[in-house]
Amino acid sequence: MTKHIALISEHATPLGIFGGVDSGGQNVYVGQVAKHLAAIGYSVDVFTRRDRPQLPEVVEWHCGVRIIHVSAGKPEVLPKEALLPHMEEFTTNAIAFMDRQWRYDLIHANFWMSALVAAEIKRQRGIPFVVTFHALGRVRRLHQGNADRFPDERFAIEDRIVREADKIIAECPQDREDLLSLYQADPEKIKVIPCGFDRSEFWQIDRFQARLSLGIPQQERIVLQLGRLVPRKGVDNAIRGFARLVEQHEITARLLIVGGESVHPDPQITPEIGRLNAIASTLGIGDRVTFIGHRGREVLKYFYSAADVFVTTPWYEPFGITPLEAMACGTPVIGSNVGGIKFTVKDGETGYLIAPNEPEILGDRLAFLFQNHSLLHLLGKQALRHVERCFTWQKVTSEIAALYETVLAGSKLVGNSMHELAAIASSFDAAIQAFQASKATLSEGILAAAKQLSHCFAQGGKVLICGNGGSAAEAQHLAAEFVGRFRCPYRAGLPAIALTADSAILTAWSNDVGYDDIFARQVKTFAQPGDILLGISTSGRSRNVINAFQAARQQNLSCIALLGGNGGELVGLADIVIRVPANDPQRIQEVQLLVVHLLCELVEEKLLTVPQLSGSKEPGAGSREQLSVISYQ
Ligand SMILES: O=C(CO)[C@@H](O)[C@H](O)[C@H](O)[C@H](O)COP(=O)(O)O
Ligand SMILES: [Zn+2]
Repeated sequence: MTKHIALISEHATPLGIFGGVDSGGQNVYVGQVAKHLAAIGYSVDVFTRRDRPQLPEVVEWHCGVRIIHVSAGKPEVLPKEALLPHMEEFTTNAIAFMDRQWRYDLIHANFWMSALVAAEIKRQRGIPFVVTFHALGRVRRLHQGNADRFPDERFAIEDRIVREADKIIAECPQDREDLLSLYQADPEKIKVIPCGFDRSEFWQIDRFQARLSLGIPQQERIVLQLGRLVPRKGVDNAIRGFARLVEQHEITARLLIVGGESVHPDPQITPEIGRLNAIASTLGIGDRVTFIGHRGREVLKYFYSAADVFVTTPWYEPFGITPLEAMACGTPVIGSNVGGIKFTVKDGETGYLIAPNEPEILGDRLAFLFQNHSLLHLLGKQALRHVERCFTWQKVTSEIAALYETVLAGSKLVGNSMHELAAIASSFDAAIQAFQASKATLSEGILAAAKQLSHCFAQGGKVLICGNGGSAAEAQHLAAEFVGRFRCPYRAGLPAIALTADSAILTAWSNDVGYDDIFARQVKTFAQPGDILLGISTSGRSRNVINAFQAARQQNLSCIALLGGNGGELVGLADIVIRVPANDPQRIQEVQLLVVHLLCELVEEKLLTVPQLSGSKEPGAGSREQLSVISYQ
C-alpha cells in the first residue's frame, strides 16, 4: 500500500527561486527529497505557505509529488522571521486539507516553524513526525547575535520539538553535537543524514564548453562564490582572501559572485551586493570581482564547471549544499571549517578547510592551488568521486526512507496498542458502570431467586435452565455449579438440568420440528410439580425461551428470568425477574455471570446450614463433616 508522506516546509517551497534571501538549500532539500521519495514509491505532498494570491491550492509538481499551498496570513511574500504568528492558521488549514485527503502516514517537517505545525498535528491527529531543522535557533543566535531577528520563542519551541519529534535528522555531525549540547536531545532519536546533489542537475561539463557558454575567457583563473547573498555567508571573507591572491601573490584571477534577488546584480534589490562591492573597491580589486546576479539552477552547473576553485567562507553553515554541487561538477572547494562543510569537504583531498575569518589563509591556499595545476586537477577529480560515493540524493533519500520506516514500524505498534488499550479501558469502564447500576437494583431479585431455588431444592424439586449462545453456556455453568459444588467443599449435588446440553435432543427437535420449541419440549418432558424453570436471555426476546416459559406456566412451574435491557416479552412471563440495567449484551452477560455465582453462593448458604455426617470418599473426609441438603430455611 502506498504510504503518504506530508513534507511541511512553511517558507521554502520547491517552486521557490533559488538564490533569493529566503530561498536556498531548504528549497532544494525539500524538492529533492520529495522527488526521490516519489521515485521509490511514496506519495508525497509538500505543504508550504501560500505567498501569492494566484497560487492554486494544489499543484501537481512531479509524478507522485504535489505542492499544497496553505493559507496563513496574507498571500504575499513575508520574511521568515515574521511567519510565527501565522503558524496557528497554517496548522488549522493544513489539518483541514489533510482531513479531506487520505490518512498521512508520517510528517517530515523542515525548519522549526514547520515542526511546530507537525507537533500540533501529531497531538491532534496522532501522525508521527520526523524533523530536519536545517538551522538551529541557539546556534544562529550564537553566531548572529542581534542580527538574528527570529523571536525568542523559537528556543522553547525548538525544545518542545526536540522532545516530541519521533526522529531528528541531523545534517552533519556538528548538527548532532549542537542538538545534544544545546537542546539535550535524546541521542537515540538523532540520525545523521546529509543533503545530497542531483546527478541529473549537476555533472561535470567540459570546462572549455562551460566557459564558452558563459562567455568566460578560457585563460582566466576563475574563483567562484555562489549562493544566497546574506552577511552570514561571509562573502566578504572570500573577497578579502581573493584580494590577497591578487595583491600579495600577484596572481591574476577573477572572482565570480553568483546570487542575489535579481538577474541583474542590483544593490538596490540586494543590499549585500552594495556592501560587498564597496569592500572589493576598497581593497583595490573592484575590477577583478564580477557580480553575476541571480541565475536559475539549470545553469549553475556551467558556473561550477567553468570555475577553477569554488570558495565558500560562511561564519557558520548548518549544512551547505553548494560545496556538494561544486564537487559534483569536479571543482575543488575551499570552505570554512564549520558545520556541514567540514563534513563534506575532505581537507587536502577534495579541497581545503580553513578558519572562516582568516582570508589570508584563503588567499594563500588559492595561490598554492593556482601554482600547482596538477594538484588542483587531482583535488577536482577526487571531489567528484567523493560526492558520487556519499552524497547523491538517491542515497540520501533511501536513508531518509529507512528512517521513516523505523518510525512507521514503531508508531504502528504504539498506535495499535494505544488503540487497543483505549478499547480495553472503555470496556472496563462500561462493565464497572453496569456492575454499579446492577448493585443498586438487583439485590432484591437475586435474593428472591435464591430463596425460590433453595426452597425448590429443599422440597426435592429440580431446576431446568435454558438460554441461547452465551446464555446457553451460563445455563450449563449454573447447572454445573449446582450439580457439582460451589463454595461448600462437601455436599450432595443439587438437581439442575441445562436444557441446552443434550445435542441429540436439540438437533433432532430443531431438525424435525423446529427450533422454537427445543426447550418447551424438554420442559414438558422433565418438569414435575415444584420444579423451577430458569431462563437466561440478554434481550428477553428469544422465542425458544419464551415458549419454554409458557410451557412451564401451563405446568404451574415457578419461572425465574435472568434478563437485560428492557427484558422483552419474558418480563411478563416470569415470577421473578432479575434484569441487568444495561443494553450491551456483553455487559449484560458479564453481570449475569456474577448473578449466576451469587445464586449458587446464596443457595448453598441457605441450604447447607445443618451438618450431617455421612461416609465420604473425599480426601481427608474421615475427619470432616460432609454437608448435605437437609432443610430449607
Ligand atoms: O454470547 C453472546 C453475546 O455475547 C451470544 O452468543 C449471544 O448469547 C447469542 O447471540 C444469543 O443468541 C442471544 O440471545 P438472547 O440473549 O437475546 O436471548
Ligand atoms: Zn458472549
